[in-house]
Amino acid sequence: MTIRRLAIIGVGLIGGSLARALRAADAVEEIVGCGRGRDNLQRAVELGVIDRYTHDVAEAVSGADMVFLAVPLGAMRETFAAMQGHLAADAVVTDGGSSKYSVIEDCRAVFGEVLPNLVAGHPIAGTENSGVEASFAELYQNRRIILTPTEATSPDALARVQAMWQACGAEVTLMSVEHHDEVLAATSHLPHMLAFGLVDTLARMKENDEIFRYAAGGFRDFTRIASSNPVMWRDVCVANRRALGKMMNHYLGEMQELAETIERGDGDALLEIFSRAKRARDRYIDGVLDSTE
Ligand SMILES: NC(=O)c1ccc[n+]([C@@H]2O[C@H](COP(=O)([O-])OP(=O)(O)OC[C@H]3O[C@@H](n4cnc5c(N)ncnc54)[C@H](O)[C@@H]3O)[C@@H](O)[C@H]2O)c1
Ligand SMILES: O=C(O)C(=O)CC1(C(=O)O)C=CC(O)C=C1
Repeated sequence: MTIRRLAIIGVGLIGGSLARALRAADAVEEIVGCGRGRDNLQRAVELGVIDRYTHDVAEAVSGADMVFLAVPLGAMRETFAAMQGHLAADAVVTDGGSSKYSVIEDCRAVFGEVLPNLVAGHPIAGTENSGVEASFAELYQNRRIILTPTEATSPDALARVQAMWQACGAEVTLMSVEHHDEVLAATSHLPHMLAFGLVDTLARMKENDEIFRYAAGGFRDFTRIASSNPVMWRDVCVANRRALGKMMNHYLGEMQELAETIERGDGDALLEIFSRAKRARDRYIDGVLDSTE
């Protein structure tokens, strides 16, 4: 699989890492970057991540056979609008947005239909860091990529996007848009809300200086993701508000029960909950280790 010209709109952690991975696999001939800030794009050229850049989406996509949208979810619609009328006949458009229903709807709102050559996708890989400096070629190695084709998606477009991710060393899984948004609300979006919420709560407490002074490894591990990009996460929450709101309410109910169990001092019930959780996490970690061997 070789991509002739890849246009990356948004050359940050996700877009930059795709560029680096495809280059390392020798699976792309030319990469054109597109974004708003000059410094980040200039740095992307210096690092060899992209060959050239433009601030104009229409110019970036013209002549490209693969277009990757790696902007925050709130910028997807304007990006679709800017590329309208400028896509090559053989161009496939795909994205890395963390929620999928909004991307499909943004496409429909701009083009009046879900394009057959649109393959919405989501790499289940990332870090709390942003920008091209944070990108690295191995990000997608042995990681899962979820693609959410619709009834309109062309099999050829799907096969090309699948081959692109496989060239990066990733494992591709297909899922419906709705299922994706529900599952990711539970496994990714909810944990980010817990981390942001916890740090914000503690930071706003009067004694916060002292609290942070005595925070140790548990706090650090649990809150790493609260250093993630606020714009990206604002957009994820707005885009996936239905599934995330439902998940958060479910979790709040469980937390309320846990608080009551603690207040009752019911040690047997606590032991049961914690043992069940430990078994589940240990099984999950064993599975992760197996799949990366
Ligand atoms: N960070 C993660 O862990 C992660 C993981 C999987 C998917 N994603 C998704 O990938 C996408 C990109 O996230 P990221 O972590 O690479 O962010 P990032 O901030 O590292 O990169 C985004 C880039 O898009 C540019 N940009 C913003 N608005 C733009 C616009 N209107 N037009 C053109 N460029 C614009 C920014 O300048 C930046 O260079 C998001 O949709 C996010 O939901 C992120
Ligand atoms: O590891 C991290 O820092 C991440 O936040 C990555 C992570 C996640 O696992 O929740 C974040 C958002 C995504 O869309 C996919 C992956």
